[in-house]
Amino acid sequence: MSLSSSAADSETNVSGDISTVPTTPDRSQSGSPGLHDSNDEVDNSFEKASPLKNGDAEYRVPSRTIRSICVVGAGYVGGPTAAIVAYKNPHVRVTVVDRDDRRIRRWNSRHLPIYEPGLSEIVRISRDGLQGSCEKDCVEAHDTAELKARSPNLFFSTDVSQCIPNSDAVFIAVNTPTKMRGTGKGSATDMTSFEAVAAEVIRHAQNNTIIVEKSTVPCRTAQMIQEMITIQRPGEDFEILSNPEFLAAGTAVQDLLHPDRIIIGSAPTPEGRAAAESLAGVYSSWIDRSRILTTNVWSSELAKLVANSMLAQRLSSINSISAICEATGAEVNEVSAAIGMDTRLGKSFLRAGIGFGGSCFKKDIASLAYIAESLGLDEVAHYWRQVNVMNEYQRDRFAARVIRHLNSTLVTKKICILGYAFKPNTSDTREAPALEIIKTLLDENPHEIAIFDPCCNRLVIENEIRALQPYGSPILSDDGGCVKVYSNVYEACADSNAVLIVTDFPEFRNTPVTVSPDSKTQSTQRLQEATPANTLSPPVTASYEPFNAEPDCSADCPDCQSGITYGESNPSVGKDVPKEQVNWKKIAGEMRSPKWLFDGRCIINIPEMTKLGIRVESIGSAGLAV
Ligand SMILES: NC(=O)c1ccc[n+]([C@@H]2O[C@H](COP(=O)([O-])OP(=O)(O)OC[C@H]3O[C@@H](n4cnc5c(N)ncnc54)[C@H](O)[C@@H]3O)[C@@H](O)[C@H]2O)c1
Ligand SMILES: O=c1ccn([C@@H]2O[C@H](COP(=O)(O)OP(=O)(O)O[C@H]3O[C@H](CO)[C@@H](O)[C@H](O)[C@H]3O)[C@@H](O)[C@H]2O)c(=O)[nH]1
Repeated sequence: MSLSSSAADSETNVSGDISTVPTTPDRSQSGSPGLHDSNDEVDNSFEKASPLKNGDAEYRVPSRTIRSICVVGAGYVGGPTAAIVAYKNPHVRVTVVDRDDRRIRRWNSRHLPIYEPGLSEIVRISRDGLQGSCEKDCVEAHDTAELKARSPNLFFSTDVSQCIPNSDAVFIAVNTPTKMRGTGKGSATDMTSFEAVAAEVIRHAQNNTIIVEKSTVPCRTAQMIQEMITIQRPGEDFEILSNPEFLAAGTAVQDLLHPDRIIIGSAPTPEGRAAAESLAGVYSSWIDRSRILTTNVWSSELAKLVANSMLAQRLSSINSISAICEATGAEVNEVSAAIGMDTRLGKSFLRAGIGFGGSCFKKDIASLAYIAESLGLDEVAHYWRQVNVMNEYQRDRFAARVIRHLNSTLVTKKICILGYAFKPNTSDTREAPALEIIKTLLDENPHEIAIFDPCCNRLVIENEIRALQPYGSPILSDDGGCVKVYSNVYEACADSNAVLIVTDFPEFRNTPVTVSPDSKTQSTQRLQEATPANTLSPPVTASYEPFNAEPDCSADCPDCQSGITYGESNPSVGKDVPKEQVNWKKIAGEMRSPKWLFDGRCIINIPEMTKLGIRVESIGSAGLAV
């Protein structure tokens, strides 16, 4: 592989923005690293470095204290990660850079480009600083240290080349979607953005800068970076660390504040270990050292792909069982509860549904399978690909069930979709199953498809619907089409023949959602423990205003345009407890008969709903024979 030419190519390939919405952009051609043909000339200098031998005390290299960090990529990972690192390390200067000027403007404004419960408060503290001490007035004891007067230490900028040379460590947190063209299309990781940023880091960084892979990348990406360094900066020393991120959408702040573990992979050399120790120093300001795991760099890169693949595998497993339940009369929720009590299996990730969405699972499984295939391990690749196959089967099975129960014609019918985001409490709609279900329903030429989501910005949903290519125009009702996005759940459901629950917002349940001390989920406990959202709420509304002034939004801010901030319309956001659950009696009264409810997330109590005259078909339950 010619490293110099691949780096140059990547520079010319990044003109279009493939980052923000699609995870499988159709322009992507740059492939996975490290999986060379056996005849390729490979620079193995990353591995040739002499490993530290037991007892070689003189080989020890002292770790450096990191005082400035540049995070490249102001997305769902880069933004929140930088915000927490800055919040917990007031003396470290953290700058997030991105080529997307609009995104950076939003990070510098009141309405951030992504919604995550608790994030805006954290950003305010780190980005805007606190005036004077608010120790007595506004904080609970455990957060006092962070909330003393502090200067801003979190910055957002588009000046990538200026930020890199002024940083001790550069985190690369750009998107790594699936390649959609060329070799490995539909499976290999598209490294276009990652490679371009790596080249830029190598061009501008000072010698000894620590380069951190934050993006999810194929195993052996560090070697690709090392080869670029060997060619572009021969004789200089850069350490490359793998430090994958495990946050999930909707709980990013809590996941970052209380991670199960931090993995730092490094070269097995004194310098590599010292760099890992430097990075561990940043995390150890709020994470117990026992949770910071250091590994070799390949293990760390691979562990991220494996974690996601195994989580998704569990979902496809329980979803496959839901199909058996529907045919036999077993109840999938009961099966999940029964097997989840086996401590070897555990309770998590056993909720059956219409299948997983989100920007990560599908692409990371595809990447793992591609790696296996490239290594000649076809059976291994086939095994993992089945996880995605089962996921699509589950979603399509649900859509087919809806159509079948509606007499296989939607021409005069109104279908209401409740929930559009791929999971609750997030504005992230990437790879949302809702969109695929809508496409399938559109094929049936329905009278209307109504959409309501308590968290997503209406304009964002409308833009995605409008962009549906195969269906031409018009699609949206504003353009003369049949899809309408509502801001009110009752208007969305009125006159509908069928309501589909696609996202498991607690508001959509028909049984009371309460949180007793005994039934708290771990995440709920965490939320109530320590979020700045909780600790800071009173002072923000009180007469004493501890924050520095908050920057205004720019004229094109979609939240200002729609008049709704992510989460504002959903009072439950960040607390796991809905303040206002949907009134199903009211909805039942306004639906057309026969009234159908298709529960794609197994959150409806069927007997209760039946009392309202609604026929329920739920994933993993037998339902009515048709
Ligand atoms: N979203 C998640 O929940 C999550 C969780 C863990 C890991 N990850 C991984 O983290 C990585 C980032 O994911 P994300 O969801 O934050 O992506 P994203 O699309 O939200 O953000 C990526 C950002 O990188 C910027 N970017 C791309 N090329 C650039 C360049 N050449 N110069 C400067 N900026 C550039 C884009 O403009 C964009 O703002 C991916 O590898 C993903 O797999 C994501
Ligand atoms: O029991 C369950 C749990 C989840 N889901 C669905 O699975 C998808 C993914 O959910 P989740 O994993 O909670 O959210 P993500 O933001 O996709 O987070 C995953 O992907 C991230 C990106 O790599 C990782 O960092 C996280 O650790 C990993 O959980 C969503 O559609 C959920 O509705 C279910 O259907 N049933």
